[in-house]
Amino acid sequence: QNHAFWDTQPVPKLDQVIEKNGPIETKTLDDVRKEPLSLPPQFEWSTIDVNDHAQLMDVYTLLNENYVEDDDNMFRFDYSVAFLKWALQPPGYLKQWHIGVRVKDNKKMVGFISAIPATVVVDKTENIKMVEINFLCVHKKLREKRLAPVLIKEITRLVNLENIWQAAYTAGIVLPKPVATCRYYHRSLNPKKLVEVGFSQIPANITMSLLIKLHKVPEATKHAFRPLEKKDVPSATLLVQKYLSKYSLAPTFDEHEIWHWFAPLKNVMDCQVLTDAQGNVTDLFSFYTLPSSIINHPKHKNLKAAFSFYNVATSIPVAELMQDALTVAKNNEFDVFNCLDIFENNQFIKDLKFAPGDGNLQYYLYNYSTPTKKSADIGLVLL
Ligand SMILES: COc1cccc(CC(=N)NC(=O)c2cccnc2OC2CCNCC2)c1
Repeated sequence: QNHAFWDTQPVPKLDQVIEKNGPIETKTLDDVRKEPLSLPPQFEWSTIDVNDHAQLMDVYTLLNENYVEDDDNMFRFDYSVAFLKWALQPPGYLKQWHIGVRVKDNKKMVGFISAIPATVVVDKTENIKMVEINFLCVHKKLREKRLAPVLIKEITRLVNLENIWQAAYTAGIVLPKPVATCRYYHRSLNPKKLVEVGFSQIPANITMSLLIKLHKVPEATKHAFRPLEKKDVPSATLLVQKYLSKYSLAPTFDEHEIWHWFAPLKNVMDCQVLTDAQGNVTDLFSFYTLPSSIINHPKHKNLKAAFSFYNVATSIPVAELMQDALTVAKNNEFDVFNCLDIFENNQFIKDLKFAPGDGNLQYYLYNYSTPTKKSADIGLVLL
């Protein structure tokens, strides 16, 4: 198809075969525009201060009403206010990378895009200081007005001004050019509700009571998991770093980043660990809370979904690690547990009764060529 915007960007063409790794274009700070991109006259740029509750609420509401829906438009992501603050303020964040677009007359927020700093390793060799782009959203009433390309160009300009030239992002659609195409899977924890809201169907010739029985999870974890604590950070950092270094696309986390991303935070982040006799973390599971609004359902308003984050098993099998994660999620009233076929997740997806979702999540790098990866080579999770 014609990718009018993407064909002007430093990304590989869809039909390009890539042999080696490297930036697609190299520019210096002198090449970067000093003034903001132009918007249509009725709109204005508005840097969002996420410490200002009113501005954070504007972002929450824009996304709650206009962000990503499933393929059948039955569900829409409903990132919470606490989640957005957590996701947008990791160590080293810059507030000028939280970009809003408002209507000049009434200040209504109609667009948003964000970048956060990250160090990502490609093919276990290149450590790249880059950004993760997320929460690109244009109000439903302003689609097809070419606003998204302006938001992307403006965030690129503000990232380049900090001498950063690469980015990572995901999308449910195919753009030039996926680094990896990942499948998503769901493990039903509350099958009755998932059937009632149309997320799942009852398979032919089985009853609801049998479906519930089939999806029962143990009431208690098999292993002595406990929430991550600050004292665990040094050993957890070593464990996660060692694990991620095996993957062809993966972040590095220093201790500050480990504490930000993995510290338990109610309704945002769950992370539990096993430790050895010396108190070192040997196993860790983590998942984030991302509910979805159920669009126009008479009885249920929200789907409480857990999304697998980073998981490391060294003293127990990964299937036992994730079985205990499912138990913790079920005990915290989650309706469903989602994961991608990245990491070694294919080792537990079938055994733990995950079902395939109806779409793909495409991973992308901006201004960086690298040969296409298998999803099992991916060790990066975006929120
Ligand atoms: C059930 O409610 C939904 C509401 C909106 C979209 C989807 C389908 C979907 N697009 N799912 C994912 O993108 C997905 C499925 C499994 C794991 N992570 C995922 O996306 C994450 C990572 C990328 N940013 C969104 C959250 C489902």
